[in-house]
Amino acid sequence: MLKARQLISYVHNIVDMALELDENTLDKNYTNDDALFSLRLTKYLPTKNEEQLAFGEHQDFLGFTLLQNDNVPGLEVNVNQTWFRVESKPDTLLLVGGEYIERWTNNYWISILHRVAAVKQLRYSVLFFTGPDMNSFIQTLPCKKCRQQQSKYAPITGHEHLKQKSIAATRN
Ligand SMILES: O=C(O)CCC(=O)C(=O)O
Ligand SMILES: [Fe+2]
Repeated sequence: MLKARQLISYVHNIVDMALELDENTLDKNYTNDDALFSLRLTKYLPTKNEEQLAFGEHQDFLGFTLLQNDNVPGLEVNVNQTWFRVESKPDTLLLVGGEYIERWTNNYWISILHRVAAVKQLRYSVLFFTGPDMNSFIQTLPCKKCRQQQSKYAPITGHEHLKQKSIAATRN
């Protein structure tokens, strides 16, 4: 868990560089005890038929997720309304941006829609979900690329965002 947390800090440093932000801009949102880190091991049983999804389409809703798939394929990503299979490679970590990445970058980077398609055999994945201090405001970062357009999102705390998501989920 500690190693995964260190790795995600490293990712945040790379993000700062990629977005030409001051050092430690992103990671300082994760230093508080209210930051969210959760490690999950998922076991997928073989699905009954080809049409049945092992895990429905969704966007991750926090910051970055580190994802390790075993050798059994299944993960698919949606690009321009088409589903593409992600090759599963051993000893490889995938980085998935959650909804906060869209909010922070004002959609300069997107949170990809993904799902797990039918699986013919047992499949395992390890996921490390991360989110900032849930009391802090998620708002457009001061990066040039993110500020090219007017902010599409009003500042919102992590808690409020989660609350709105669960209200929306119960309405669906
Ligand atoms: O197990 C996988 O490969 C992906 C699962 C996933 O996207 C999730 O749990 O959010
Ligand atoms: Fe996911």
